[in-house]
Amino acid sequence: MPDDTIDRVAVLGAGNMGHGIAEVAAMAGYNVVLRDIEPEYVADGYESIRWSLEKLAERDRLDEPADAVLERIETTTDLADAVADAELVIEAAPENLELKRELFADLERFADEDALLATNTSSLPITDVAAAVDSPERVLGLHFFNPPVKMDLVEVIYGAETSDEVAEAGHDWVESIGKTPIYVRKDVRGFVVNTIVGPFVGEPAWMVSEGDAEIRQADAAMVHERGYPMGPFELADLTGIDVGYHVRKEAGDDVPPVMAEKVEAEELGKKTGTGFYDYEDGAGPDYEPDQGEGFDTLQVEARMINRAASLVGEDVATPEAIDTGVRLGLGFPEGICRRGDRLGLDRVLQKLETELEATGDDRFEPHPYLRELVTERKTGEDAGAGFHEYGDGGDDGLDSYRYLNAAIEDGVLEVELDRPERMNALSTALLDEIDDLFSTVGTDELRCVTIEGAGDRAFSAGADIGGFDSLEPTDAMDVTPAFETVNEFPRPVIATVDGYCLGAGLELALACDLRIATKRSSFGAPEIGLGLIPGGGGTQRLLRVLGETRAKELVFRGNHIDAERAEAWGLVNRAVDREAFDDLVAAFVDDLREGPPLGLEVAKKVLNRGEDASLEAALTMESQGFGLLLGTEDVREGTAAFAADREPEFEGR
Ligand SMILES: C/C=C/C(=O)SCCNC(=O)CCNC(=O)[C@H](O)C(C)(C)COP(=O)(O)OP(=O)(O)OC[C@H]1O[C@@H](n2cnc3c(N)ncnc32)[C@H](O)[C@@H]1OP(=O)(O)O
Repeated sequence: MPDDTIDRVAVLGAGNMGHGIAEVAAMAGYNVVLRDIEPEYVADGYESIRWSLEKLAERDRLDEPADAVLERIETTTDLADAVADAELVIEAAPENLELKRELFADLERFADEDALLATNTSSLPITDVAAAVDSPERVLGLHFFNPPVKMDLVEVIYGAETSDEVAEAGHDWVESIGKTPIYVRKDVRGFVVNTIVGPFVGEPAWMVSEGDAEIRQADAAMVHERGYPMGPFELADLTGIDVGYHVRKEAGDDVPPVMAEKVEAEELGKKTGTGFYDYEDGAGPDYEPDQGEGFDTLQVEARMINRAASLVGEDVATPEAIDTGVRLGLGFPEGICRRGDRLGLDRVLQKLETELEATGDDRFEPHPYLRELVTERKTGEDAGAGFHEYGDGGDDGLDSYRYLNAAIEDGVLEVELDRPERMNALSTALLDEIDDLFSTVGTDELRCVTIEGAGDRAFSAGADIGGFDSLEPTDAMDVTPAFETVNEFPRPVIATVDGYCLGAGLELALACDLRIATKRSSFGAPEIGLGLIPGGGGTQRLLRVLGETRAKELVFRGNHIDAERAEAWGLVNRAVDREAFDDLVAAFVDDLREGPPLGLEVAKKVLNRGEDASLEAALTMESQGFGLLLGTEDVREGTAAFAADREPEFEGR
């Protein structure tokens, strides 16, 4: 939904970032003008947008035809034309301070005096760019990640003079295009995400340079033991070893010799065919899961956690913003502040102090905020507080989950699976949290539950395939309790599905009582493609919901079906357009919220259990339930309301 103060967005620079930003803005409904200095640059950018939109349309990820989005994008080489009517200007020119400053000085002459002026720089100080204009308070950083169409994160960065009003307007606009903004409240080098990724690559590089580790050992340990999506050397090869080298040089930091040697030899990573791995004759990163043994992962994580402490301690970002940033921007398996809290901040501090004493290198100097947390005994999850609060803090402990957002609003427990960077894939940790939430949440004030997926792509794309490596067959043979806990929860549970609902995600939706979907959603049990079968109740619930013929089609073929077929088959209660989705969910929720809690509880139990009982036993269960309810105040209220021709007010007694 367009932000109502912004209609037209000018994007300056039609390269990878510029055309990507133009594309996501147009997809969100904004009128966009894409400007570059040469007609062929603009034409290339526009063609790249067309190509990308067509790909999205093929994958059913556009709400409208690609041409309709393209119609909202104009192109020009004229700066004055580009910015004249824009309420938001986003500069995405090459990373050259002088160039950007000239551009800002020029565009200030042509742009409306109320227009927001943003730079998409990933490495230059916003303050230095803003100094080129007369009103630096309206300049902010909007740092998109590459490629913008795929990456959900945008850092919203304050320059020294940026006003709160401008930063908030930028933040709202980012939300309006369906991305996740995080505030970076001070103009620090690297902002949030690059501040944390520095030691992720740098520390293993020092360890290898000093003979304390091997390249494959570091990558294997960080990926297979600690769950990072890529090893540090693999990441350096992908981004270009020279990039990290120059960032360190510009910051006045020493460069680990192993990196400097690669730059001198012009072996810069994937782009040159050789880096830490061989991409020409070899197959690229070729480390094996068991090669990580003995690598000191704590040394690397302690340094990242120390960086996080500096960001929080110096009021650059909150722990929540940092954690969102590294999860969405780097694909970290959990926030780095959460990870610190789980490791124990006292342990982290001790590791830094030990290394500082042994090496005298100030890269291990603990930040005063880390010391402060430990002194205040806020050492993490076990202590009840660290970067984050745990336990009974606020909202009945509902805010203590890492991968779930849960809140009770007006009698409704609203649950969001929160791993959008992994399509809300159900990791063991997320399933444990679901189980914990549904086993412990108080039901007195609760009338129903909704479960949705975070982001705009998936309810859940299944079990976390990344975790299969470390799963023991014997563990997997135990039925995961989360699905049963949801299925037996004494209040009605609705799965609200917008996007992929696959594998274990489908199994979770099947464990819910009702399923409402948008038409763009798709459903499937793709486990067979991995050589597996559904393992969270899928075979049996599909059999019961769809019957043998359709269940076998889904499980044997592993294909996706669209929401309309899912509705026709009875897999979902309703499939509607996205515009009608929220209202339909609200109508279901209203009915359940106003309904008699005890009646609904008994109905759920009888329907769930009756299915597997003999008809005789099921009918007995039903009449016992009926009899039980007859004695309740809710039934008295229901009949009295009927007689008085008014709406009943059920109390659950
Ligand atoms: C007992 C139960 C067993 C199971 O449930 S087994 C798992 C069953 N599920 C699946 O097999 C689905 C796997 N996912 C997919 O096939 C595709 O994804 C989609 C069709 C859902 C979407 O495809 P596209 O639009 O091309 O997106 P993308 O780049 O593949 O996914 C975006 C990011 O999400 C991660 N991801 C998606 N599904 C899973 C998953 N199930 N487990 C772990 N990660 C997942 C990807 O890897 C990637 O991440 P990055 O951006 O870092 O490359």
